[in-house]
Amino acid sequence: MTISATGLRKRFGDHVVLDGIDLDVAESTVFSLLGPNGAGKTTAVQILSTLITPDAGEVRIAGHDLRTDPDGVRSAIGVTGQFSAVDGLLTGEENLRLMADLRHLPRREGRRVTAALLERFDLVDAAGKPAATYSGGMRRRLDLAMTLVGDPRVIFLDEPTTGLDPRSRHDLWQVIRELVEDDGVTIFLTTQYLEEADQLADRIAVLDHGRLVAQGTADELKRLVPGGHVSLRFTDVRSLDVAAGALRAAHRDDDALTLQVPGDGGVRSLRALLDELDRVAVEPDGLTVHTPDLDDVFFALTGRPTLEESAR
Ligand SMILES: Nc1ncnc2c1ncn2[C@@H]1O[C@H](COP(=O)(O)OP(=O)(O)OP(=O)(O)O)[C@@H](O)[C@H]1O
Repeated sequence: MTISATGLRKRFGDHVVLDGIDLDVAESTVFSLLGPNGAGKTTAVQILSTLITPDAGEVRIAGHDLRTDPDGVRSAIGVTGQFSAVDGLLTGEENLRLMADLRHLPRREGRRVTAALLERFDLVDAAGKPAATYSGGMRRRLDLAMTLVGDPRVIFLDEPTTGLDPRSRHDLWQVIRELVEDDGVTIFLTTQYLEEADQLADRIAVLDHGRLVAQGTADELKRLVPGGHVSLRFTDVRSLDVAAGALRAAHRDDDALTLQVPGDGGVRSLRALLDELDRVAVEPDGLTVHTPDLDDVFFALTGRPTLEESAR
């Protein structure tokens, strides 16, 4: 395991923020810690990246023990937080050069790395402009590029796409995927966006009130909840009546002329459903399958919708 943490605890005064959590992250994978505002995600990242010390718990990162060898941990990791390290008065190129100097890269090597990163992150045209003039997406890309100057094996991304428009978010997702696929980097990502975890993560852990309430792949988590159903639409009330009589467990909506039938949406159950409708000689006008998504998972696990959901 590239990251392994056991029994991680942290409290601020009376407020228990992490209440004994265990995490394992395999090399060259994306791990996502998912949770609403204030769940303790940033605190976990700050502990794993040596910025604050835990009250209890064992952590090893890239072979280094956090307590006895924090310098070893620091040399293996990169962090881009919610508060960017980008200096708005400097140009993109100057920001990268400054980072190369801080990492004690020889001057020539610093220039080479800077040029390569500007190219890779599509910032060549903007390289000579002050970072304050960059869009949100460009700033995040520059921030991530600055993290890469030190060639880290493990990167912590704390809510990397919060506040970005959908296009910039998708661009950043692509960059993150390439880091894992091409460079073999291990990514520890925190997010409030279920879709982001679903898109990027090999494994997801759901954090709620300082405890992990579930861990697994996106598919494993989705299997934890029922919530799947097939929605059948009809052209007239008579067909709806007949179908509702045949499919007893269905929930009907007379205004929309629809029936919702619980089910996993698999081919076998769909066929059985259509056979049943055939038997009573009604044909639906349309059919949609709803498989549970991570929003359903969060709700099933915590009894509350996510912020994303409740803000809608
Ligand atoms: N230094 C601190 N002193 C006191 N309380 C703190 C401190 N740092 C964090 N907290 C509290 O710990 C809780 C968890 O904060 P944390 O920033 O880890 O959550 P988060 O999941 O990252 O949320 P967000 O999505 O808002 O960043 C919050 O209630 C916060 O107010």
